[in-house]
Formats: sequence, C-alpha cells, structure tokens
Amino acid sequence: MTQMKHHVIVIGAGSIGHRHIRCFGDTKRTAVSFVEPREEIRREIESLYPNVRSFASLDEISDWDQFDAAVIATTAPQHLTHAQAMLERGINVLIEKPLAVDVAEAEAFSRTAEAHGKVIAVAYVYRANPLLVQMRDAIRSGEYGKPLEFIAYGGQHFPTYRPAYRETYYRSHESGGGAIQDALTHVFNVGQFLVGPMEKIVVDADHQVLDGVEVEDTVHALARHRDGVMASYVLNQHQPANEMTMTVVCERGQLRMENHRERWRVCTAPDTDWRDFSLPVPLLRDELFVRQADAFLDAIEGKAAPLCDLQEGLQTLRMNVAAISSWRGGQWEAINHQCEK
Ligand SMILES: NC(=O)C1=CN([C@@H]2O[C@H](COP(=O)(O)OP(=O)(O)OC[C@H]3O[C@@H](n4cnc5c(N)ncnc54)[C@H](OP(=O)(O)O)[C@@H]3O)[C@@H](O)[C@H]2O)C=CC1
Ligand SMILES: O=C1CO[C@H](CO)[C@@H](O)[C@@H]1O
Repeated sequence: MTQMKHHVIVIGAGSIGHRHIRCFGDTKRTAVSFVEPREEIRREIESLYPNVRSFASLDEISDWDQFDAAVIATTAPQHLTHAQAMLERGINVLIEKPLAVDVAEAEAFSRTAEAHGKVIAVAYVYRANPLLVQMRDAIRSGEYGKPLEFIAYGGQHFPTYRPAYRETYYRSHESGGGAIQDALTHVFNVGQFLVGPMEKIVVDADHQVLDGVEVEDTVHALARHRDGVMASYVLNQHQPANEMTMTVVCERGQLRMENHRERWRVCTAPDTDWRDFSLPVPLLRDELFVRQADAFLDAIEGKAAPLCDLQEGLQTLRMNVAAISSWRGGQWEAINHQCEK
C-alpha cells in the first residue's frame, strides 16, 4: 500500500459505515480502517477492500497515533460517546447525522468538544452537492433580493431502499428513527443552509404506511426561519417517486433545487421560462459521499471550513427535537438559535 497522508478509522460498518469505508478509500488520500462488532460484516468488507483493516472493538486498537480522522457511523444515541473518545485521542471527527437524539447532551458535548482544537463535522451530505452550493451562492449574491419563503416537498419508497428498516435504529425515536430524525433532518439542514436558522415550527405527522413500525412516515411542517422567512416542509417515506424539490422564493426571483433531476433552476418573471443549471456530467452514485470525504480531509488540512460544523449540526438537532415535540404536543415550538449559520 502506498503511504497515505491520512488514516481514517470508521466506527460502525453498518449501512452507511460501509459506504464511508468505500468512499474515503475512493479519495485516494487516506488509508482506511474500521471498527465493527459483527464478524461476518468485518470479513465481507475486508474481502471487498483488501487494503482495509478491521477491529472488533475500540479496545482492540493499541496504536491510536496512526489515525488522524474518524467517521462516527454508529447509531445516533452512540455518536457523542464515540466522538468524545476520538477527540480525547486527538483525532478529527466526522459525525453521521443526526448529531444525537438529545439536545442537552449535545450542548454539553459542544461546550467542551471544540477545546480539543480538532475538526468536528456533521455528515449532512446534501451540502456536498455542488448544485446546492451554486444555488445558495446565487441567493447570497443578492441578485434576487431577500428570501421570503422556503418550500420543500419530497419523499421516497423507504422499504425499497432500506428493506431491513424494521430491524434497524429506524424503528424508534430513542434510537434516532422515524421520518423526522432520519430523513427530514437532511431537509431541515438544507433549509438552514439556504435561508438561515429556524426560529419556530409546528408539525403534523403520522404513521400511515410502513409495515412493522409505529414511528411517523409522513410529516407536514410549517416553520419560520430567521428574518421572518416562512417555510413549509412536506415529506413521506412511502410514495413511489424518489424526489426532493426545495424552492426559495425571493423578492425578485424563485430558485428551485430538484435533487432527483440533478439541477437547480431560477425563474424571475411571470410567463417566462426557467433558466436551468446542471453539472456537465451527472453525479456518480457515490459521488456526494466522496466529495464529503474530500471536504473533511480538506478541513483537516486547513484548506476549507467543514461543510457542516458542530454548531450547525447542533442547530439541526434542535429542529428535529422541536419538530417531534410540536407533533406530540400539538403546538408551535420555539427554537433557541445560538448558531447564526
Ligand atoms: N447520510 C446518510 O445518507 C445516512 C446516514 N445514516 C446515519 O448513520 C448512522 C448509522 O446508520 P446505519 O449505518 O444505517 O446503521 P446500522 O445499524 O446499519 O449500522 C451501525 C453499525 O454500528 C455498529 N456498532 C454498534 N456499536 C458499535 C461500537 N461500539 N463500535 C463499533 N461499531 C458499533 C453496529 O453493529 P451491531 O449491529 O452489531 O450493533 C452496526 O453495524 C445513523 O445515525 C443514521 O442516521 C444512515 C444511513 C444513511
Ligand atoms: O440519511 C439517510 C438518507 O436518507 C434516508 C431516508 O431516505 C435515511 O434512512 C438515511 O438515514
């Protein structure tokens, strides 16, 4: 194996951990090792990627100095414990979404974590999409005036993409599951990215279709973001079409990201055509995750800020928790936004 500049340890090689192992490897910038308790999974992954080494537990690792990066890909209630353990060993961390399930616990973590002086990023992977970044730059240029509304609508047939969902963390809120914490959280994070932090939210949600679980699979939310931006979020996990459309209506134009069509578009006058922006070559299946990995390594090298830093990830967690609480209580929930981004 050629000597690499970085060595990343992926903690948890389940569905997303496996993907991180492959995608960090694809950057060609880092050696990759992983920790996974299940022996059959360790064997399978090692046979697929011969340069990758596995451990059955953190305790099996004696030489921590070899690692400069860790991906925390265990389930949400374990994220902070594993991230803390890595920071104490001087290792930069990319933590899977959602940051955690409990705001107080995440706030306590945030009070001490940054003092380690390491990169702490949260893996909200939509931010690795160059089209979304282009659309945000267009909004920020001021050409279209102030944002007034954010409207997100989407869904997918979750059982098709995660047939084992009943046996995973998805089945309960406590383990990080349900549509709000698992899927809508990505869209909350994009709303925050495009129009700033959310200030209050009211939610209707229900379990409508998904067999074998009781958590919500359908969510409708109204919200207000900073500067009075009005927002609505609609998502389900049972419709046939896999799509996500996110529109920002500004004073002098309407900008729309269409994830499923790999384009964003803008319309500036009634009865005129949309102007479309897409990439010269469509994104490959793993490309967002490879870009996310590259961005994390860039942040470690001091070349760029993390795509989503700890404070932004914490802010999105506050939205998740406020959304669940609003749905349970049937009232608007205010969101304390200490993060200006
Ligand atoms: N960004 C994205 O697109 C996606 C993000 N995610 C997020 O990633 C996280 C993980 O999800 P997912 O991969 O689906 O979950 P899985 O349950 O598939 O994987 C979690 C893995 O962590 C392992 N694990 C548990 N405890 C430890 C430990 N102490 N040390 C090392 N490994 C451990 C589990 O092993 P065991 O089963 O033996 O407990 C399991 O293999 C969640 O927060 C989820 O929200 C998930 C999917 C997609
Ligand atoms: O983050 C993720 C990507 O979206 C999926 C839902 O559509 C989630 O299950 C997964 O955790």
